[in-house]
Amino acid sequence: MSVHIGAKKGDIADKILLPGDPLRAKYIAEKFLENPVCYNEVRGMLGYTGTYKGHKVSVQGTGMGIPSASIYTNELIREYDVKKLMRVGTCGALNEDVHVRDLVLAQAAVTNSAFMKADFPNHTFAPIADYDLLSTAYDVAKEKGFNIHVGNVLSDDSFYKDDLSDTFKLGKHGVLGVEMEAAVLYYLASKYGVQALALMTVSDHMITGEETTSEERQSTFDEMMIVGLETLIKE
Ligand SMILES: O=P(O)(O)O[C@H]1O[C@H](CO)[C@@H](O)[C@H]1O
Ligand SMILES: O=c1cc[nH]c(=O)[nH]1
Repeated sequence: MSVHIGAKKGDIADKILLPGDPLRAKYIAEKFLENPVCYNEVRGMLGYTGTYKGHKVSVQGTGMGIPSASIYTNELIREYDVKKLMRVGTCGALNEDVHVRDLVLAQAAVTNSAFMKADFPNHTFAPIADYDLLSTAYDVAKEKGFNIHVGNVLSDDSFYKDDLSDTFKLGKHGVLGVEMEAAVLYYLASKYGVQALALMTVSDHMITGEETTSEERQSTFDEMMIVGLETLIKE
């Protein structure tokens, strides 16, 4: 057991889906995995392992924001030898061509978080997706006819902001959406030499104001889960 995950070594697959919301982890396990076993309830941050089309796969909630996601990502890689990590999250759209319920693949992630500065105070590290996972996920989504966009995202340290001018300016620089974890997932994957990808469903639109319900964020968005699982099991 690690500090925040109550599983034994071997209880967690080397391929994992990472939703922010632990109840989305439960939804994915119950709807998509065969024989799911809950390996973690510590802090209510649910984690499950089961099989998908014969492959052992896990799904673990990470909580919201970079500090929480970094704890789970660190422990999964360092204590449980997870090798392929795929975030399945939600984001707000920052581009008029990206619509609510569309999929966004984060090719890279801008961040206003200082976490990388702790390791590299004199550099601006560019957190990028694993190319093989990115290309596979894109192909899976296209084959299935899902609406998918690939590009930069913003991993923001704040959900509630008084001033959104920088957020909208980033949108004008091609950033497709805002979420809160992709950058740390990519940074830790590069640090430890494992593969990571962040896939988001657009849950709300920052420009048009269109939204989904909190119930829908917790327990639907099946297109994203299918792309995530199919990508993880392809070698
Ligand atoms: O739906 P999840 O995966 O939690 O992702 C997004 O939703 C949360 C904010 O509501 C943040 O964690 C953000 O990244
Ligand atoms: O971080 C997030 C997630 C979804 N929608 C947003 O506007 N921000």
